[in-house]
Amino acid sequence: MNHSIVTDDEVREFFLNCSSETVIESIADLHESLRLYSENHGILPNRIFKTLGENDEDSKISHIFMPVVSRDFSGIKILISNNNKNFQGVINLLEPETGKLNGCFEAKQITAIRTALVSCIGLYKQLSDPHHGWFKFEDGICQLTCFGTGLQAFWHIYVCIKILMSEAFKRSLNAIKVNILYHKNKMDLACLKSLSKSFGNELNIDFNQYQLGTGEDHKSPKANDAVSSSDIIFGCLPTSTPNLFLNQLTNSKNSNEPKHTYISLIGSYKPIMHECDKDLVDVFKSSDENVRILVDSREHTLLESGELIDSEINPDNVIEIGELDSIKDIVLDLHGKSSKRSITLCKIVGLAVMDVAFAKKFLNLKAKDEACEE
Ligand SMILES: NC(=O)C1=CN([C@@H]2O[C@H](COP(=O)(O)OP(=O)(O)OC[C@H]3O[C@@H](n4cnc5c(N)ncnc54)[C@H](OP(=O)(O)O)[C@@H]3O)[C@@H](O)[C@H]2O)C=CC1
Repeated sequence: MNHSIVTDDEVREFFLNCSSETVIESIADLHESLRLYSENHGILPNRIFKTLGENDEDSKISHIFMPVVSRDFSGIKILISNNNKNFQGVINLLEPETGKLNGCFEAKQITAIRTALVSCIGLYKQLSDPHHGWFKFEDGICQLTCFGTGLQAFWHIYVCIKILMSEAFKRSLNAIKVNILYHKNKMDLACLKSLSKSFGNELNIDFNQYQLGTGEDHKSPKANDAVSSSDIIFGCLPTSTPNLFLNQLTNSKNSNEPKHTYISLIGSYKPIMHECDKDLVDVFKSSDENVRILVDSREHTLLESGELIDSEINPDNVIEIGELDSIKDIVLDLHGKSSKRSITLCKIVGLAVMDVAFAKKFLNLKAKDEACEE
């Protein structure tokens, strides 16, 4: 048997059974890899795109090669997509000085889990900031809203619950209310419900699913209320028209108390795609205090994210996760907009450095786990 090949099932199984501490350790590790990237963008050489051929069918099939070269980790992610759907591929992790293969990973689960972890770097920093209680959980209830029901949505909800249930935070909460906003199909909640059962009576985790509106403004009353009352919002939809609107956050109907909302959008990845409206991005651009949008890569988000492109966001309006130092740089006060809310907006388009670094981390965690079992 070849132990260098790591399947999606192995990765999924490991993270479904890991502790909150492992999740937090992985978040710290990914933050470190993004610091290395921000210090030296050169560790990500240019990607190569090539279609399978010239004829109609083959021209829809793209091969994408994404290399990473650094002293800390080297490798390549290779994805093949058909008509921009069904992205599938592998991540090869190599010893940087010798080229020895450390591991060859199926890419689907690694990609989904690393995105959820990176999405939560800013969130974790805000939750654990000792000087400012950024979040004001009304009645001890954390309202978490996720747009989407796919693999990304699942791991975002899972990782966030794991963070909130860690020793550091669970005492400040009475309950977590998870609102899942679905397009056509509801999420299968079996796995998330069994996770919540594993916490016993420690904390009540309540799941609700509301369908997204289909009208012109994409709002349904229940989905709208869920968004307005959210402390944390994840966007995991591949949509061209937005589903999240600034006025859902400035309207004070659902929140009489001051509130902070952390938003991370990861679903859209092309200039024509949008998860939030232009107003939500524009408030950052017009901020007097130079509050910035948190991104994984300045270069890539400004080329790929429809929301940032439409608002003509410039490099000074964003800060890379790898550059993040003071939380204040990413907290925008909406008080002037007849609202008692502050918001943080994070936009992630995904970088191969996350995949390769996380693949390396997975092998370390797995080896530690196996050593403990012996
Ligand atoms: N930023 C990053 O690093 C990464 C981003 N992604 C992106 O995240 C997004 C979600 O990925 P993943 O969860 O794996 O995908 P899935 O295919 O598993 O899920 C897609 C989700 O989007 C919904 N959806 C699809 N089309 C529409 C539409 N037109 N309007 C509203 N909702 C829609 C689906 O709902 P339904 O089934 O009801 O139609 C489903 O909930 C994708 O865009 C993907 O490219 C993925 C990996 C990394």
